[in-house]
Parts: sequence; structure tokens; C-alpha cells
Amino acid sequence: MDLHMLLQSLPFIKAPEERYEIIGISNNHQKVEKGHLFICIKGYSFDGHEFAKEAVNNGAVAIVAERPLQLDVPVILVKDSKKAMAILADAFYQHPTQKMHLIGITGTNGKTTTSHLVDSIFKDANYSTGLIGTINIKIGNKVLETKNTTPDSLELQKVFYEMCAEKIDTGIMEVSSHALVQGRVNGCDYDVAVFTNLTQDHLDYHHTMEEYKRAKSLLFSKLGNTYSTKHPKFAVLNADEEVAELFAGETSAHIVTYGIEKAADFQAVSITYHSNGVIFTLLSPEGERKVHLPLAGEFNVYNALAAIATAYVSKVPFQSIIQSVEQAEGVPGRFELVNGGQKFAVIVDYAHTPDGLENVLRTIQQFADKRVFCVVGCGGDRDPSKRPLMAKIACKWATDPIFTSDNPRSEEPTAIIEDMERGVEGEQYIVEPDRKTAIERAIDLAEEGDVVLIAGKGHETYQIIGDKVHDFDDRLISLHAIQKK
Ligand SMILES: CC(=O)N[C@H]1[C@@H](OP(=O)(O)OP(=O)(O)OC[C@H]2O[C@@H](n3ccc(=O)[nH]c3=O)[C@H](O)[C@@H]2O)O[C@H](CO)[C@@H](O)[C@@H]1O[C@H](C)C(=O)N[C@@H](C)C(=O)N[C@H](CCC(=O)O)C(=O)O
Ligand SMILES: Nc1ncnc2c1ncn2[C@@H]1O[C@H](COP(=O)(O)OP(=O)(O)OP(=O)(O)O)[C@@H](O)[C@H]1O
Ligand SMILES: N[C@H](CCC[C@H](N)C(=O)O)C(=O)O
Ligand SMILES: [Mg+2]
Repeated sequence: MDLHMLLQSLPFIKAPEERYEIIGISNNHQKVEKGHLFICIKGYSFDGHEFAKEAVNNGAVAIVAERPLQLDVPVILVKDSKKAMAILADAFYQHPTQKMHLIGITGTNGKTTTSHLVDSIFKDANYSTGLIGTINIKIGNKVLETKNTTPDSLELQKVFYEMCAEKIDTGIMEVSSHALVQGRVNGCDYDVAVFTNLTQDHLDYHHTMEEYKRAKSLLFSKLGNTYSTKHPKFAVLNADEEVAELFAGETSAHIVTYGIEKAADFQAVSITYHSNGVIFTLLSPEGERKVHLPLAGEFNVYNALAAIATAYVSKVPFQSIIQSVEQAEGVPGRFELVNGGQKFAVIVDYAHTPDGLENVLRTIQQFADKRVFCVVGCGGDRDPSKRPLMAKIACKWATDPIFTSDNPRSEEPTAIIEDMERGVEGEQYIVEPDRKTAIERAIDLAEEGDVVLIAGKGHETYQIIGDKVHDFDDRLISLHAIQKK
């Protein structure tokens, strides 16, 4: 694309007089190829401006920067290069999200599960979908690995461009609070924005719940307020969450609600819980309907309601929605049962927040008749204030809590466990910092009728200790332990 044409998307920018053909955009100097535009981002760990020279050596023909740089190629100065990157990426990839139906899902817990439910509903109704989230990115049948739940604007718009090329009609994505604050989703033209819930997490980054709430609200405040040729827009909100009212007030989109406790457009009543699922009556604009959800736990009723409402406002036929929800498959690492022929249940679950852990343990309580083992740790370099809370919840709901490591990252594993122990004075628990040994211990101790919950890492196939990434999969390790037993 011609640089002049590309820069038209940024107002008040002085473009160089010469003409340059831009064949790609990069914000990492290692990914720069000949003919690229390099965007200097001042990040949390590095300052991209310091790599501008190397980017030029690697073939960059122009630079976008926040401060003047002495280089042999044109330097285009902007006030905020992260914001500029989102605008340029959207323009370079020809505004891909304006060409598809786009669904964004935010909230502390349930984004991955809800997005998978929405994805299968659309697929079952013969839509062609793209899915972006924690586990991976899917473009039709193609699967891409990803570092973040929500990629940066450059990667994101490129993925949407590829989706358009593959004739994907519906994009479904998880939108993290980090992404909202960092403008990774600027330029995304959402049709439906979905809110799951808000409970404590990420206070290391957002500092206060007020700030965290404000971050989440951005998905709704921006919905329907930007220029878009796609109408109508919908905000799908959890009526049982206090902040939903605030989000409703901030958007000009249509509001659709779902919930259990309060009256809502899509409400579940007469709920009965079983070990392998939930049966409820759905009250909806289409009338009353009994639903057999094959996923356990009240939290999955919320996820299913959010998915049903999202598909409904997207005009997927109601009959098809319900049929699909009733055949829902579990999401990897979410309440995933490990079966090695043993006489006790082993569940691997991605619960890594106080609310997530409490929900999953409460769900287990509904069917457990004997002991409940809970192997749990907390991630390093993440919100330390959730550590004592998660330990307390483990001791409240499990008969046999075992505190261990999650991904310690740069922190000392025993120091993280000490933080956890501050929440549980006088309680009975086992400490085993080595996660593999902790899992083996729980499985070794478990007897017929017991339940072993292995929480926190779900689908992850690695463990980060220091800056080393080791192969580690809770599901494989527990399966081997069962087989050894
Ligand atoms: C704290 C945080 O959010 N960091 C994110 C941020 O990185 P950053 O701005 O700090 O980038 P940086 O590493 O300082 O680099 C700055 C610039 O220099 C460039 N650079 C850097 C090094 C080099 O050798 N050459 C070079 O050109 C980089 O490409 C970049 O353009 O922007 C990057 C691109 O978007 C993200 O990958 C990165 O996520 C890190 C890996 C991370 O762990 N983030 C977590 C906290 C996160 O975002 N989590 C949420 C999910 C949370 C949830 O559960 O809800 C997520 O969406 O994943
Ligand atoms: N609606 C919900 N409310 C509360 N807890 C939930 C809900 N849905 C799932 N959980 C719990 O939270 C864990 C994570 O669920 P899921 O992966 O769907 O959330 P997420 O929002 O995508 O998380 P992340 O922010 O890490 O990507 C699950 O394993 C389960 O224990
Ligand atoms: N998206 C979350 C995932 C946490 C998963 C847990 N296993 C950990 O590493 O803390 C985060 O980055 O905070
Ligand atoms: Mg997720």
C-alpha cells in the first residue's frame, strides 16, 4: 500500500514527499522485512524507539515514532504510537471487521467458555467462524498459537484480514481488560459486545476494582458510538451483576439481558443441578423452553445464557441455538475430567481467580459425597492480593487442600505459597511447592468416591519457572499418576 494513502487515516500527520510502497507493518524489529513500516511502541519492558535503527537495517522504509529519531528513512511523528498502530493496522488490512459480524466477549471469568459456546452455535447453524482467545486462534479449521488472550492491534487486524480471505462471516473474540486499556481492539467494529461478570483479578495491573471496572466498560462505551455501516448493535449484559447497569448507561447500543436471579430477556428458572450437567427452564422472547445443558455448574448456566442471547440477537434461528447448546462439548481445561479407569473423579479446571475457584468448588460440592482434594497455586507476577483469598476458598470448600505452584514466573515459589498461607491461619492443608509431586500426592491419597480438583492451569501445556518454559500438562501428569497407582 502507498504510504501516503495509508497515512490518510491519521489526521494532521505530515507525510514525506517521496512515495513509498509499504508491504507490511511491524512493531518488533526482529519481524521487520524489506519494505515494512516500523512502529516504535514504548512498552512496559522495552522502548521500541531503541530498536528503530535495527529495524531500518532489517529493511524498514519508514518509521512511526513519538519522538524525533536520526535515521536515513522518513520518521512520521505521532502523539501516541499505540493508538496510531491500531488505526494504521485497520487501514492497512482494509478494515476487515467492517466486513464481518463481530462479537466481543469481556468479563473476569467465562470468556473462553462463552466464546466456544457461541462458536459452536454459529457453526451448527452453518456460519463460517473465526475464534480468537486464550486457548488459540481459529480461522475456520486453521489453528494458530497465540501469546495473549487478545492479541495486539497489528496481529489482530492481520488475523481478521486472513479471516476475510477465508470467507469467514462471523468473528468471535475474547476481549481482555488489558487489551481494552492498551487499545489493542481499537478499530474493531463490534456488532455484539458481551459481558460475563466482574470479580477480583488483575489488581497488579489495574490497581483498584474501580479502574478494572472502567477498563471493562470501554467495550460498551465504544460500542455503537463509532462510525459504522453495520447496524443494529447489541450489548448483551448479565442482569445479576451490579455493574451491568453502568455499562448499559454507557452504550448507545440496544441492551439485551440474561441472568438467573433478576428478571431478564433470557432468564433461567427451575434449575436442577447434576454431576454431568444442568436442566433449566429458559424464559425468552420466544417463550418458555426446557434446556438440558451438558455442562455442570451454575456458572455454566450463565455462560450458556450469554451465548444463547448473543446468537439470538445475531439472528441465528432459536431452534438451532437450543439444539446446539444441548449438544455443547466441554472446553479444554474447563471442568475437564481425567479418566484413567480410577474410582474417584479427577477434574482439571482453569479456575485462577477467587470467584472462579469458589464456583468450581461449589459445583463439586453439589455431587461429591466424600473427600474433595484441591491442588491449587497462584501465578507469579500477577495480582498478589488474590493469593490469600484463593487459599481461604480452597480451605472452605475442600476437605483436603494442597497448596502448590502455578506459573511462578520471576517469583520465588515458596514466597507465593506464603502469601496464600496468610489467608488460612489455623486451617489444615498440605504444602508441596512442586506441582507434579502435589498432583501425584492428591491422586495417591484419593480413594473411591473422592474428588480431586487440579485448579489454575486448565489447558496450559507448560509451566513457567523463572524465564524457562517447561513442558507441563495437568491432564497428562494426573493421568500418569492414576496409571501408576
Ligand atoms: C503488561 C502487558 O500487558 N504487556 C503486553 C504489552 O507488552 P509491552 O507493551 O510491555 O511490550 P514490550 O515488551 O515492552 O515491548 C515494547 C515494544 O518494543 C518492541 N521490541 C521489544 C524487544 C525487542 O527486542 N524488539 C522490539 O522491537 C516490541 O515488539 C514492542 O512493540 O503488549 C504486548 C503486545 O500486545 C503484549 O504481548 C504484552 O503482554 C504480556 C506478554 C502479558 O503477559 N500480558 C498479560 C498481562 C495480558 O495482557 N493478559 C491478558 C489476559 C488477562 C485475562 O486473563 O483476562 C491478555 O489479553 O493476554
Ligand atoms: N461465568 C463464570 N463465572 C464464574 N466463573 C466461571 C465462569 N465460567 C467459567 N468460570 C470458571 O473460571 C475458569 C476460567 O473460565 P474461562 O476460561 O471460560 O474464563 P476466561 O474469562 O476466559 O479466563 P481468562 O481471563 O483467563 O482467559 C473456569 O475454569 C471456571 O472454573
Ligand atoms: N490470563 C490469566 C491467566 C492466569 C493463568 C494462571 N495459570 C497463571 O499463570 O497465573 C493471566 O495471565 O493472569
Ligand atoms: Mg479466556
